[in-house]
Amino acid sequence: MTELAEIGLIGLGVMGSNLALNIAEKGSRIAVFNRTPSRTAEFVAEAGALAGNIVGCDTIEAFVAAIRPPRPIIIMIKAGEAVDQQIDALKPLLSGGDIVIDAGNANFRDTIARFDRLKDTGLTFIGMGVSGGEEGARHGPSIMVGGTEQSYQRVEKVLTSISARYEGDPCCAWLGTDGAGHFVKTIHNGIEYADMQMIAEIYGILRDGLGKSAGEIGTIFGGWNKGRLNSYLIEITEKVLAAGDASTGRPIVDVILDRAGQKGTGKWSVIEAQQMGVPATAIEAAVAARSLSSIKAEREAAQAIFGAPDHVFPLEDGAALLKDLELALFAAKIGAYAQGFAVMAEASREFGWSLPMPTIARIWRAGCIIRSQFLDEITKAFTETPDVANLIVTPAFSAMVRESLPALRRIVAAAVTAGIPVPALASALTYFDAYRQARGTANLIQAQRDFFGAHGFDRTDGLDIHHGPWSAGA
Ligand SMILES: NC(=O)C1=CN([C@@H]2O[C@H](COP(=O)(O)OP(=O)(O)OC[C@H]3O[C@@H](n4cnc5c(N)ncnc54)[C@H](OP(=O)(O)O)[C@@H]3O)[C@@H](O)[C@H]2O)C=CC1
Ligand SMILES: O=C(CO)[C@H](O)[C@H](O)COP(=O)(O)O
Repeated sequence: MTELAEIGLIGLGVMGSNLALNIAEKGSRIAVFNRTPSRTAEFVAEAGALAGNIVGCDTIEAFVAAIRPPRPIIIMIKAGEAVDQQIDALKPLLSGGDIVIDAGNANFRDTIARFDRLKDTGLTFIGMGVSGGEEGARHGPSIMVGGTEQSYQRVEKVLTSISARYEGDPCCAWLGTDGAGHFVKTIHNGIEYADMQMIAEIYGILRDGLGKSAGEIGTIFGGWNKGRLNSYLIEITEKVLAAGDASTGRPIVDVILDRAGQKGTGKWSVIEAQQMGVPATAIEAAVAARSLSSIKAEREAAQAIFGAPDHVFPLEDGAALLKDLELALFAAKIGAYAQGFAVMAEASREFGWSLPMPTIARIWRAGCIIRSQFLDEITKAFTETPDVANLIVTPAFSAMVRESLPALRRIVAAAVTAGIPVPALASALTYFDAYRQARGTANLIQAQRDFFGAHGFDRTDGLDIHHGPWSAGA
């Protein structure tokens, strides 16, 4: 009789197949199942020496039977309805104590609903965010777990064994009940969108404002990767910009259509931020920029009507400008991360999760797509001041903002003058400006609201008078 597996995994796509290899490599015997059975056979055939630790199953029944109860089962398939269908197919085959782990990019509201649906079945459910793409899944992703703390304890050993490590510390943690893990993964991706958009905007300035080639821009990013911007996204940007296209001999970025895809997590971040009234302007700008990128035919038609701007960049090219661009990107990045963490802080209150901010920053330091040295600094800032209202007012980050904000202002101003769109950089700048403006302009909004709708306002002198001296329709 074949030895039973300790864990099972459903979905042998990009993420699932690599996670399965990672688990097998760490010494756990794993049963795998995929909707299309030919993929299972192909996967096992390509697993090399690890195949001895993998049990490929062609039916869901054989898959469940191949795992030792209580069975931990990771579902790593397309998010949405497919996950519910998969859970429904599994349910009659499972027994009390089995653990179903949805590791895809689920909307946390779906995760909460799945917890509700499974709560009286005797099954344990975990909603788990995984980040790191193909390479992370294979060699060590960042893992964000939501569910009961007891359920996490049951799978902690295997999850920490496959996760990335930052200076020996596993990038895997229990973050709270029900949808907490998937919510944190969603905001991770929202920040990822902002990070990528800001990098793309700086690329736009270098390409369109300063006329640099992809190769030259790649070298600049390579240099920045040795400094304060050191991160996975900057590292891959250098590599992407250096890569050539075999069929044309041109840089590959120059032959890729400027239409960005999106699968939902960025949009969900923004929806949830808006729902809770938390400003996440850089993330919003990044999501909107992807949507704008996708209406390429409309953009082409508009350019035919209005023409292209001259793109004459008003700042002189040279070392000083490159330093300013680096610093500007750094300042804007602080804004995006501050917004993402502020959204999580509010969600933590709203959903009763007690999200541990230092832990979240800690498990993002390695393995995930936004991994960077910078996240170690965020970890330290939140450890020193865990209840701070916003990352940018912590002592360490307020010093960084003071240093870098003037560069961001110069770069945004120059880009606007040259007609180069920088929505995420500009929104980060105006976020700083608005956030530190003790007296803003909402007094006028309040007056207008009271004028047309008798909505009332509070006065600066505290007097108990809440309406203005206007009569209806005056
Ligand atoms: N790619 C990435 O960088 C990351 C992806 N994720 C998330 O991980 C999950 C998997 O993504 P990824 O591996 O990239 O996706 P792939 O497209 O590579 O693979 C999709 C998998 O889902 C299965 N599947 C699709 N529809 C169904 C269905 N109705 N019922 C059962 N199985 C189904 C596919 O099976 P079949 O072979 O039969 O089509 C395949 O195994 C998604 O939620 C994604 O958002 C999370 C982090 C990073
Ligand atoms: O979760 C991920 C990275 O962290 C996935 O790669 C996700 O697909 C990225 O989002 P999008 O496809 O919307 O760009």
